[in-house]
Amino acid sequence: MSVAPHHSTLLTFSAAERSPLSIRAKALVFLDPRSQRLQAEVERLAPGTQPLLIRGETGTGKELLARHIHRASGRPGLFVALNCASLSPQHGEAELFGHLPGVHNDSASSRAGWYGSAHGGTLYLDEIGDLPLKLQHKLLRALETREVLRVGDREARAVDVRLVAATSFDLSRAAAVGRFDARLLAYLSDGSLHLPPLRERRGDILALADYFLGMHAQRLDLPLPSLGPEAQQALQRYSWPGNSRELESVVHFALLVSDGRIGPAHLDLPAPAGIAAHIPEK
Ligand SMILES: Nc1ncnc2c1ncn2[C@@H]1O[C@H](COP(=O)(O)OP(=O)(O)OP(=O)(O)O)[C@@H](O)[C@H]1O
Repeated sequence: MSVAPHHSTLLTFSAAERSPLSIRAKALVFLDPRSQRLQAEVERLAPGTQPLLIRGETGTGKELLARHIHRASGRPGLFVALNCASLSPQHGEAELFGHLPGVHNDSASSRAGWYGSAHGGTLYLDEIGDLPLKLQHKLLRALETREVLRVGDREARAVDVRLVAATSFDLSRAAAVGRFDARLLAYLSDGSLHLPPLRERRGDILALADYFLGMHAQRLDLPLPSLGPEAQQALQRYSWPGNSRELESVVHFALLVSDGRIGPAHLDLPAPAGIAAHIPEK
C-alpha cells in the first residue's frame, strides 16, 4: 500500500493488493477529521485477531473498511463476505457452518460452509442482526472455542477465523428485547468501530466525488470533467441519506450527462425543500 502525495488520507492499493477490495474500489478516501480519527483506530485494531463490529448506515463503506482491515491484518486466508439475510431459513446452519454428505440438498459431498471457507482469513458478516438466534449462539461458541461442528458431524474441527461483523442498526436494543444474543454483542463490542454517515463527515464529500469521477471516467474511457463551484456547493449541502453509495451513483450519472463541466443540473439531486429536513444540528 502507498500513500498518494498531497493526499495523506488517500490510501491506495497496488495491483497485487487490490484483490481483497471490492470490484471497483481501489482506495479508501478519508479526508474529514472524523474519518481520520476512525482510520487511526482501524490501523490500531486491524493487525490483531480480535473480532470487530462495524456500525454504520447503509452505503457508508462498511464492507470496504472490512476489506481494508483484512488486507492490513496480513492474514493469509480469504476475505469471505456474507450478508446474513441471504442465508436460507431451512439450511442456514449448513450454509454457514458446513455439513457432511447427504445433509444439505441431498448433496453427495461435504462442505466447509462460509465459516470454514474463511479459515486463516476474515469472515465478514453483513447485517449480523439478521442472523437467527440459534446461529448466533453457535457462532459465539465457534469463535470462543476456535472449533466448528459441521451439520451431521460429531467431531468438531479446528477453524481459525477472524470475524468482522457489520450492522446498520442498534444491536443493544435488539439484545434488550431478546432478539440478539447479549453475550455475542458483548464479545463483539470490544472492537467496535463507528462509520459516521456522510452528512457528519462533510470533509469527505468532495474528495469522494473526485475519486468516483476519476474512477468512472477511467473505467469508461471518458475525459475527466470538472466539478463547477455550484455543483460542489450542492454536493456539500445535500444530506446523503444513501451515503457514499448514493454519492457514487450521483457522480456517475453526472459524468454520463455532462459535457466537460458538471453543474448542479447534472447532479439531479432532490429539491432543497426536501433537503432541509436532513441537515444535521450543529
Ligand atoms: N471511504 C471510501 N473511499 C472510497 N470508496 C468508498 C468509501 N466508502 C464507500 N465507498 C464506496 O461506496 C460504495 C458503498 O460502500 P460499501 O458497500 O462498503 O458500504 P456498506 O456500508 O457496506 O453498505 P451496506 O450497508 O448497504 O452493505 C462502494 O462502492 C464503496 O467502494
